[in-house]
Amino acid sequence: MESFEEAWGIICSYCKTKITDVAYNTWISRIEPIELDFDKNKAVILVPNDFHRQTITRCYLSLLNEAFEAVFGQIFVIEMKIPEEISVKEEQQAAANAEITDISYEYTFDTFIVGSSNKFAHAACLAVATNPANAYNPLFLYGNSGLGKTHLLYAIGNEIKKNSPEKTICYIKGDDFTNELIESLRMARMSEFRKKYRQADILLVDDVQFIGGKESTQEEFFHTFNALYDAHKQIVLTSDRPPKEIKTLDDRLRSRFESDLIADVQPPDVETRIAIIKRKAELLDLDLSNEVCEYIASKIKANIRQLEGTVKKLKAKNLVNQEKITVSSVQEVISDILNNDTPPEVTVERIIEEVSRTFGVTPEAIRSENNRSANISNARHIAIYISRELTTLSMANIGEEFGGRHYSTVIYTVKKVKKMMQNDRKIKEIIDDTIKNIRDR
Ligand SMILES: Nc1ncnc2c1ncn2[C@@H]1O[C@H](COP(=O)(O)OP(=O)(O)OP(=O)(O)O)[C@@H](O)[C@H]1O
Repeated sequence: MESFEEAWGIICSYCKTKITDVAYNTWISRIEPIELDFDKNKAVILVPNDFHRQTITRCYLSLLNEAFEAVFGQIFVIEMKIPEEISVKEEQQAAANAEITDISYEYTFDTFIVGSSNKFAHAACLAVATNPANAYNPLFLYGNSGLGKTHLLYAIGNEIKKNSPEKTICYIKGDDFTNELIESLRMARMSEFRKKYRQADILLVDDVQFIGGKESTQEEFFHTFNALYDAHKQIVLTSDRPPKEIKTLDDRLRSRFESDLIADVQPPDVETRIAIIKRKAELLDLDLSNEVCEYIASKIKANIRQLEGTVKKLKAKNLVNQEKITVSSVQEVISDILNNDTPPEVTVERIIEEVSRTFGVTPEAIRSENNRSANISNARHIAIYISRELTTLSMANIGEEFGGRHYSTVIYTVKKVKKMMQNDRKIKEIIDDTIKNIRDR
């Protein structure tokens, strides 16, 4: 087992086999792993609040103890923390999450299986890791969810860290960059923010599509990018689509992202899928027959995260019942994985959150009854339109969400936005991009 996060997936799967789905979803699935100390036999986990902690202590602690013992073969003292108890130091550390940490150490080139679908991206990443700022700069990786972009990004970071420990490596997700920027502006801490990113030797940005549409974020990112690039520092970016398809991206950023190598990762072919399943099983010390591996590979084709999830679930099942894994026992696990992967329903809250980011206005203003300044009304109209597109709410329900507006106003607004989209290509692109961001998270 390589990390607490990875093991946590198995602990959860183990618990899931022992309690009802409702109990699991309410109490166990909301726990996050924080720290595992083998020397002190101590595990620290994060629970959402004190009531949750009391319930776990009363009803589920013995189950967690049992799961830890099954997974690690030893007993741990489980300490539960709630968000308020995470020390300022830990919080600051999390906020300064730019510096790559051990959490991701399993994402290396050694653990990455290369096949025809990813060999170009893999070779480009290896070249960058071996020769930072001299091979491809920037390197832009794109591909669908769960195909290994983050793995490759971390692999670059880990490889450079191994060869040149003195180098400062910054890893950040596109939306965290935005959040941190907003917080720094609010707290008047912009010079610290700038210093943190501009002192990096290697900047790794995951899901960079999320900075699109946000003016001040793009402005800041543009300067960070230039400062690092001019200082001959390596920049690697990942996204779910190529730069030309991130419609809300400023042209000047797009042209920078496109200025050197763009590499894509595609879904793996069947040989690569089988190799990945075997490797993941080996890492978990799980014996899988060729027949089982081939069966899994024939059912899960488009997402490596799902392949990995299947192997982890099989491991958990195997820990519980100790039986040989057969094709028929795999069927149930696979249908669980595929069913669980249907995306959660989009909420109006989520829509407003994304629209407010794109248009730089607050969610409260979008929901408000009275605020009619042009920018805010525009954002509100678009949020109403997207709510009609992405949710099953009636026009009247949507009206209620937006300051108690009458359903006829909602009908009128939806029509108006549709017309705007027909007449203005840029607006259409911004709205399509915002919808994509909402769906993808
Ligand atoms: N070629 C590979 N070899 C081994 N493991 C892989 C490979 N590709 C992906 N994985 C594993 O699949 C999981 C999902 O990969 P990763 O998180 O890198 O996907 P992603 O493309 O960044 O997805 P998202 O866009 O949703 O963040 C990870 O646990 C990763 O280790």
